[in-house]
Amino acid sequence: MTAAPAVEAIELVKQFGTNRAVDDVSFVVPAGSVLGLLGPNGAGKTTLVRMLTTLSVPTSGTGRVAGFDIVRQPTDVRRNMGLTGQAATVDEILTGRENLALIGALYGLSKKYVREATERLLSRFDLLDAADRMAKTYSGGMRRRLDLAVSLLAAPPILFLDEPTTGLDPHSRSGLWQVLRELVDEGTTLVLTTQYLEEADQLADEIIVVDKGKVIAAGTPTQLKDQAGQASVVVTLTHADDLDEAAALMRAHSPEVHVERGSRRLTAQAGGLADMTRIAAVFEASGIELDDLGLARPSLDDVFLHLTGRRAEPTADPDQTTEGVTP
Ligand SMILES: Nc1ncnc2c1ncn2[C@@H]1O[C@H](COP(=O)(O)OP(=O)(O)OP(=O)(O)O)[C@@H](O)[C@H]1O
Repeated sequence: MTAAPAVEAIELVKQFGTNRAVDDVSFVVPAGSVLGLLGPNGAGKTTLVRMLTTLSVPTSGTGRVAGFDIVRQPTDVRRNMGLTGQAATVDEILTGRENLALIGALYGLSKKYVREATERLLSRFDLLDAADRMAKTYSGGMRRRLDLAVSLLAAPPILFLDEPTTGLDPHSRSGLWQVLRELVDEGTTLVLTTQYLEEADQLADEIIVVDKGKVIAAGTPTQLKDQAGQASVVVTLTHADDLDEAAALMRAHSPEVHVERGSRRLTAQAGGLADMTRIAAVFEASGIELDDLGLARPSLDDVFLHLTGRRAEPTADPDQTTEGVTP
């Protein structure tokens, strides 16, 4: 991507007493792209976002947002960005519509613009029906959506999202992902912190893995997964009787073939899609019936384990990493 940077972190450090919460972090986010900051609790993600959004002054280093220096030009930075934090900042005793009107007034936006934008945002976030109810009657997902609508009122070109879907049910989470994808399609730059590997995988063009204040890896989701180990071809047979013949066929293409008799599954190391296609052709010619054939890449959870020696989250679903094709 060649677009000018929307966000830059330049050797950012934040020290709390003896705790170096952010330790020399640098990165560049091209305009119109999505950066995922991935890391466990306490890794320093929120502190990084607080510095970049001018809520906290760096101990050393600096950054730029929309070309403005976060230390020397905080007002210009704020004009060009929106922030949705971990705790929803909506006013509980105001209705959804009133929350938007209040923020519009605080930003000094014209009444006409706020009226139009309010209807558009309430509709986009599926809040029109609840627009005239007090926010305290909203569910967690609705509050997050209202919070996001409020952050978007001034149409900032750059949006920081600190764990935007933490605590949401899977349905609300995927709804929010959809909205975020639409924003990116319209040109918004997103910097998103998350503990959810799938979220980073789904949304981010580039991921930075942070642990104990330091960047321990960076790359596209695919590059990170490639670092964690090789892909494998996974074949599930229709008939258990064919297992031995199928294993012999696969061994001609891959030295190490793992056989799971109970699930009629064979796994072989593979360099990538070309190996999978070759093995698919061999089975096609053999007449052995298959239930499934696919390429399994290491998951981001495997990446995390590989890098840090521990799992990022306890509930990662390994099935989500199989890119299957059913012959
Ligand atoms: N205001 C503060 N004063 C002292 N220490 C702080 C402060 N804010 C954060 N820390 C410490 O800095 C470290 C990084 O915290 P931070 O909240 O940035 O992590 P995080 O990756 O965002 O985690 P989480 O997902 O829990 O928000 C932690 O050790 C935390 O205790």
